[in-house]
Amino acid sequence: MTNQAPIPVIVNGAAGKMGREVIKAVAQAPDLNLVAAIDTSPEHQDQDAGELVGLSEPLEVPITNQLESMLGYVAGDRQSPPGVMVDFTHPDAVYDNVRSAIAYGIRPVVGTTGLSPEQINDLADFAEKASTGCLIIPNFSIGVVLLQQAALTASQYFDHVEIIELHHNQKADAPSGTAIQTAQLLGEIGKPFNAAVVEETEKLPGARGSLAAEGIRIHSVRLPGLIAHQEVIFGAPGQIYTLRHDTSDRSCYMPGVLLAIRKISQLKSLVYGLEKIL
Ligand SMILES: NC(=O)C1=CN([C@@H]2O[C@H](COP(=O)(O)OP(=O)(O)OC[C@H]3O[C@@H](n4cnc5c(N)ncnc54)[C@H](OP(=O)(O)O)[C@@H]3O)[C@@H](O)[C@H]2O)C=CC1
Ligand SMILES: O=C(O)C1=N[C@H](C(=O)O)C[C@H](O)C1
Repeated sequence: MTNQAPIPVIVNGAAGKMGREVIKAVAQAPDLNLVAAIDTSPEHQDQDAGELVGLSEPLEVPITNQLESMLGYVAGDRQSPPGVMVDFTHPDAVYDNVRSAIAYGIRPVVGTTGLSPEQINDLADFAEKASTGCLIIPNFSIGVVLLQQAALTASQYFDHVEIIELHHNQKADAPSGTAIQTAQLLGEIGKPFNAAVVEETEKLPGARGSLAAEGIRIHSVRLPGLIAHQEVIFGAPGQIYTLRHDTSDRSCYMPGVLLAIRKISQLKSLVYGLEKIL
C-alpha cells in the first residue's frame, strides 16, 4: 500500500441491489474514498449511505440524485487522484451517465448491462478522444471469466452450442449482458456453429430463444428465487458437455469491481470485459 491519497469513488445506483454491495466494499477499502452516492429513487434521498447499507457508523455521504453536481465536485478536487464513477443503474440511464462522467474527466466503471453495440462504439470514440479510461464489464465474477475460457476451449471440439441464462425477475434487460458477451467471445473464433439439420418451424414465437449475431441461441429465464446463472451447453453425437455458473450472493462481484476501480487509472480508452484487466 502506498501513501497516495485514496481514489475518490462515486457510486451511481447506490440504493440498488448492486450499488449497496459496492458501498460496503468501497467503505472497507482503505485506498478508496466514497465521495458520492447517487440514486434517483425518491425514498432514499438524503439518507446516509452507511445507514442505507446497514453499517454501524454513518459514512457522512447522503444519497442524492444530483449526478452532474457530484461529477463537477469530484473533478474540481485537485488534491486527490482522478475520480471513478461506478455505475449500476438501468439500461436506459447508463449511456448518458457514462457520457457525463467522461465529459468531467471522471473514469466510469460500468456494470450496468443493456448498452447496444452502437452505444458502446460511441462511448469508445468519446473515451478515446478524451483520453479517459472507461471499463464496461458485463460480469465482474471470476467464475464467469473461467466459464467463458472453458467454453472457448470446448468450442474447438464441439460444433453445436446454445446458452441458457437465468435471472431474478426484476432484471430489465434480456438477454443478459453476460450471455451476449459469451456468444460474442465464441463468435470471435470465426467458426460456424449450429449448422441446421432440419428446417425448423417455431409454433410459438420465441420458442427457440434469441439468435445472437454469432448464430448462437440464447434462452432467457426470469423467476423470483434466482439471482444470476448461466449454462453453456455443447452438444455432439452421443454426448453433452455443460458449463454452469451460479451466483449465490452479489458479494461475488466485489473483487472484480474493486480491481476495476484500482486499474482504470492505467487506461486511456474503453476496455470491455473483466478478462482484459486480470
Ligand atoms: N456487471 C455485473 O457484474 C453485474 C451487472 N448488473 C447490472 O447492473 C444493473 C443494476 O442492477 P441491480 O443493482 O440489480 O438493479 P437495481 O434495480 O436493484 O438497482 C438500480 C438502482 O439504480 C437506480 N437508478 C435507476 N436509474 C437511475 C439513474 N438514472 N441514476 C441513478 N440511479 C438510477 C434505481 O432506482 P429505482 O429503483 O428508483 O429506479 C435503483 O435504486 C443492471 O443493468 C444489471 O444487469 C447486476 C449485477 C452484476
Ligand atoms: O441483472 C443482474 O442481476 C445481472 N446482470 C448482469 C448481466 O446482465 O449479465 C450480470 C449478472 O448476470 C447479474
